[in-house]
Amino acid sequence: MSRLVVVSNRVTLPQKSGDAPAGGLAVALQAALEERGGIWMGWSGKSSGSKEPQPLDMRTHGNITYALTDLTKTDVEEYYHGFANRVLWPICHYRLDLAEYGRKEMAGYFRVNRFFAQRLAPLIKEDDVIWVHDYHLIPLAAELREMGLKNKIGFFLHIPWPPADVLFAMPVHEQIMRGLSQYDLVGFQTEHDLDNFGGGLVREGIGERLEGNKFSTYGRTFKGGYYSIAIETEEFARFAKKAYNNAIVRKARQSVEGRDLIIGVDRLDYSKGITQRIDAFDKFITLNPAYQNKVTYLQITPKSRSEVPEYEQMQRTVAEQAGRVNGSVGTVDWVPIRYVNRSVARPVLAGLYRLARIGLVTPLRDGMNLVAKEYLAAQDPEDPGVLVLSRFAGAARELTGALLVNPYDIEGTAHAIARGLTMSLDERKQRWEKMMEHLKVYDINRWCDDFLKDLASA
Ligand SMILES: O=P(O)(O)OC[C@H]1O[C@H](O[C@H]2O[C@H](CO)[C@@H](O)[C@H](O)[C@H]2O)[C@H](O)[C@@H](O)[C@@H]1O
Ligand SMILES: O=c1ccn([C@@H]2O[C@H](COP(=O)(O)OP(=O)(O)O)[C@@H](O)[C@H]2O)c(=O)[nH]1
Repeated sequence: MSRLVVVSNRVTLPQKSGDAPAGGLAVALQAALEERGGIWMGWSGKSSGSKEPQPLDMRTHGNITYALTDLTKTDVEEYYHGFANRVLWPICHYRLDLAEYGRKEMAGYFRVNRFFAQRLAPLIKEDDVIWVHDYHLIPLAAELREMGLKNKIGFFLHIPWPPADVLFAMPVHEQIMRGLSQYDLVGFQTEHDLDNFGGGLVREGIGERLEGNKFSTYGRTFKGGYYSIAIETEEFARFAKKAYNNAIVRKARQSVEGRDLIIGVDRLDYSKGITQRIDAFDKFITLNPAYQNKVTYLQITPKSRSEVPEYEQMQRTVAEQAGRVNGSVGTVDWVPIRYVNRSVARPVLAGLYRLARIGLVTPLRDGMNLVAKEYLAAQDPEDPGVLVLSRFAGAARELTGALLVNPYDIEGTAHAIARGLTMSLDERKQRWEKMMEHLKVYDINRWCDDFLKDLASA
C-alpha cells in the first residue's frame, strides 16, 4: 500500500490524554495515515514577521509525521484572510455581494501555494499518494506538477461549488479551474456541487464532461466524484450517552428548569444563517405565545476569522439582535435566547445535543454541516429530538427525515420549530431511526475509504 500524504491549511495534532477528542475528520485522516504510514502537512497557525522561512516543524507520532510550516504575517493576510476567506469562501457560498477581490490578495494566494509546494516536494517519495484538502490549496497540484511530480494527487473540497454564473463573477475563475484540472480526482460534498463544476466547464467552453464522471480540460483528463463527509457515528453516540452526565451538562439541564431546549451550534459565519434563525425563533414565540417561558434557545457561536471585516461586523450584529429579541419577548424570570460567543468542548456539546428537543441547523449555504449529523448521533433512541435542517446544507441531501426548511422563509422556519416541538414520539423515532441507519453506514471511515479507493483507481 502506498504511503499517504495529506495536505490541509489546518492540521490537527494528536490529542494529549485528557483533552477533548478531535472531530471525526481528524480521527479518520489520522487512522488512514496510521494504517499506511504518512505525512500530514499544513500551516502551523502561527505567523512571523521574518521573511526567511523557519525549518518545517516535524513531529512524529507512531506512523505519522506532522510537518508544520509558519507563514509570514503578509502571507496570512493575503492568502488566508484575503483571497481564501474574502473571495473563494463568499463566492463558493453564493455571496457575490461579499466578495472583495484584490490583485494583491490573489497574488498572495498563489504565492503561498507555491511556497507550500516547495516545502512539500522534498518530502515526497515516488509512489506516495497525495490528498489535498479544501479551497485554500486549489493550485497546489499545479505547482507540484510544475516541479515534475507525477504522483497520484486527489483534492477534496469541503465547501460548496457554485453554479457557473456565480463562479464567473470571480475574475480568476479560469486559473482556479485550471488548478483543479491538475488533480487525478476532484471530490465534492454532493452531486449538486459536482454538477455545478461540470456545468461551469461546459458553459465556459473550456472542457467536457465524459462518461463515468470524467472531465477533460486543459489537455488533461481527470475524475470527479462526490463524497459526503460524515462523523464517527457509533463512537459519537456512545460518547453523547456518557456526556449526558457531564457536570456542565447537568448544570445546563437544571438551569433550563424543564423547558424544551432548542440548540444551534455554528461558527460565527454569515453562511450559517444565524440572524435569520434568531428572527425565526422570535416569530415562533410571537405566533405561539403559549410557548412563552416554556422554551429556551441556546445558540453556541464561537468567534471565527475575526480579522476578516465581514466576520468582525457580524459579531456585533448577532449580539445586538439576540439582546433585542430577549428584551422584547423575555420576561423577568425567562431569558429566551442564551447566546454563547465562545467555543464549547466536544464532550459538553455532545451532552447538550442530547438534551435538546430540537437541533436548529439553518445555514444559507453549507458544504455539509457536521453539527446536523452530530446532533442526530447524540440522541436518546427511546426519546429522540427533531432536526430542523436547511435545504441548502449539503447534509440535507442525505438527512431526508429532518424537517427541511428554507432559511430565508422566516415564517416557514418558525412553523417547523412549532411542528418539531409537538411531534409525536412515534414520528420522532421513525424519522430518527431512518437517518441513523444511514449515518451508521455512511460514516467518516466510509467517506475516507471511498475517496482513497477512487483516487487509487483514477
Ligand atoms: O479553519 P477555519 O478558517 O477556522 O474554519 C473552519 C473550517 O471551516 C470549513 O468547514 C467546512 O468543512 C466541514 C467538514 O467537511 C463541512 O461540514 C462544512 O460545511 C464546511 O464549511 C472549512 O471548509 C474548513 O477548511 C475550515 O477548517
Ligand atoms: O463550540 C463549538 C462549536 C463547534 N464545534 C465543532 O465544530 C464542527 C463544525 O463543523 P461543521 O461542519 O458543522 O461546520 P464548519 O464550522 O466546519 O463550517 C463540529 O464538529 C462541531 O462539533 C465544537 O467543537 N465546538
